[in-house]
This record gives sequence, C-alpha cells and structure tokens, in this order.
Amino acid sequence: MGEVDPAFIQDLEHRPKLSIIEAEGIPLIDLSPLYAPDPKAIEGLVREIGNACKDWGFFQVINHGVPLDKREKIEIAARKFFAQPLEEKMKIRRDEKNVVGYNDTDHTKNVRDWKEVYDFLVEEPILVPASNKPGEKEETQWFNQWPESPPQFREACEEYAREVEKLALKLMGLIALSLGLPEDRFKSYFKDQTSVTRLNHYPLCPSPQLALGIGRHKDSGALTVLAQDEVGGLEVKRKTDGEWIRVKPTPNAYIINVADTIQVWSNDKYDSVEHRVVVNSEKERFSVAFFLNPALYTQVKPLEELTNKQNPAKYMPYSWERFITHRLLSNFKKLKAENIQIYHFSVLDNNGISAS
Ligand SMILES: O=C(O)CCC(=O)C(=O)O
Ligand SMILES: [Fe+2]
Repeated sequence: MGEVDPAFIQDLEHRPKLSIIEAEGIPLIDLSPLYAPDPKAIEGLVREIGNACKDWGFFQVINHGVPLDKREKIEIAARKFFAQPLEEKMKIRRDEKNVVGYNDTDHTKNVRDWKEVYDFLVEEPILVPASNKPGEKEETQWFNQWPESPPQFREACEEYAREVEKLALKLMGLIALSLGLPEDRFKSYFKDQTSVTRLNHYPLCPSPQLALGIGRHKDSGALTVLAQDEVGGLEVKRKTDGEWIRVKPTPNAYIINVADTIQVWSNDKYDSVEHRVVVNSEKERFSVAFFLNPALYTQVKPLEELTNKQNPAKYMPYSWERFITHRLLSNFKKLKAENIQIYHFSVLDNNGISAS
C-alpha cells in the first residue's frame, strides 16, 4: 500500500477530523469484583455495566483476568506475521471457500479499508451451506488456514482466544444480570459458537485525512472484546451528539462493545454503536478483535422476557446462519447493494429482506 488509491478515499462527510476528542466519557470498569465474589460488589458492577451499555455501547475493562503474557504473545506473533512478504500471506488468503484467513482488500460500505487482517475461527470446523443462495442444499465446512510461519503463531492465537472467550462469556453473564435476567440466560447460544478472532494491521498511510483503517460500521455478533496497542485511532460515535470520540489506549485494558445481536436480544435497550479507525502517517497500528458470535442455528429475536404489550418486539426473528454467511461471503469484495443489517428485520423499517 503506497500512494492512496481512489478506492480508499472516503466521501467528504466521512473523512476524519484533524481535531481529536479524547474519550473521558467512555466508562473504565474494574472487573475485580468478579474474582473476589462479594454479592454487594457484583451488584455495583452489574449497574455499571448496564449504564455503560445503555449510555455508550462501549466501555473498557481492567482486572479482567486475561493473562498479560497471552496478549503479548499474540501481539508479537501478529507483528511477525504481517511483516512477511505479501506472497507469503497470500498463501492463506480468504476466499469464498475459505472464509477465514488473510485479506488485504476488505471494504466497509464500499470503500476500501486501509488495513490487512488475519481471521481465525475460535471453534472449527463449522458446517455451513455451500453458498448464501436461498434454498442452498449443499454443505461445506469452514476451517482455519494457519500460516507456516512465524513458528508458534497458531499456539499464540489459540491460547489467546481461549482466555478472551472466558472474559467474553463472563461479560455476557453480567449483561444478562443488568437486563434483569438470570446470569446464564445467554449461555446456550454460545455452546456451538461461531466466534472469530481477527488480527488487524493498519500500515502507515500517506494521506490519513482521506482514508480510514476501517470505515464506520457496527459489529454484528453479540459483543466484541478488543485489544488495541498504544498508538490509538479507534473512534466511537457518541450517542448524545453523534461526535466521533477517540478511545484512549489504556495499557492492558480491553475495549468492549455491544454488537447487533445484543441490540436485538435486548429489544433496543442496548444499542450497537458505530465505530471506525483513523490511521496515521507516522505509526502503524495493530489490534486484536474477538467477536463473540452465537451458534449457527440461533434464531435471533428480542427475548420474550423483555417484551410485552407495551413494549412489543421491534425485530422479526432472523437466522444467524443466514446473517453470518451473508457477511462472511461478501465482506471481501465491493457490493452492488448494502450489506445485510439488523434493521432489515425491524418491524417498523422492513425494507424487503424476509426473515427466514
Ligand atoms: O482496530 C480497531 O480498533 C477496531 C477494529 C474493528 O472495529 C473491527 O475489526 O470490527
Ligand atoms: Fe468493529
């Protein structure tokens, strides 16, 4: 990636501003009560999590229980992997058959992102329909594609994902409690999870005012656990006024965001919030995102306990299989139409995609 190809250039309204607003407001939550259970402390924590989900859709956590050495190991492995020549990385490139692996041509809302990524499934293989055509009968399996080098890359990735998965599931328990539900309310959805871990590399960009590392978007799963390095660049759209707020790097903290599936389960009590990544011309940036996704056979719909006559379901049920296959099979190329979104299943705003 040298000069800025027009494919990367954002429309004027989406270009990053030169002035940065750093996020004082994004809550920093101490999870230590989880590990020294005192019922009173957990109550306070649940309240904090609920408020953060409602007000921001984003928060950072410290004392989260993920060992620092696992994070350091995957960060080193990621740097070594991305530092290899392109032809080496292209050996494990993602395509319509192998939906996880390396890619350097992701588009978000039809503009190319200034980044390269490596994805792997947390549980594999996953048995899926061979295409996202309606009525597809043929099945195929999704597998991880591991690079030959650097050595210990696979081990670093797998160990990291196991630890972050525990944190993600604990957070789902706290979120359930914050919605007035039993702690294990969401547990069964993740028994056969389709979670993905993504290594992101944002190279130096000669024109950071024109392009974005990843354009504005919402994550589609349940929640995301993100490790960003010390460079910074993640921006969150503040709910109160729509301003883009920079999330300040906090050493060894994780950034958590509510994603689309929680928005639907909670019947819009918690929103999935837009975010994006600004790149820079002096420092390359790395991040690791763990997307906690439900099982393929999940029918995503507002939880019955959270809906009633006064507050009817705002979404029609939709199949996670359909949603994720659509996203994974299309996210590496320019689309003619907008990608699948939860509002396509909104009861009020259904513009034609049937919820099968
Ligand atoms: O790199 C980051 O800080 C965020 C990446 C992100 O939002 C994503 O991969 O969905
Ligand atoms: Fe994201």
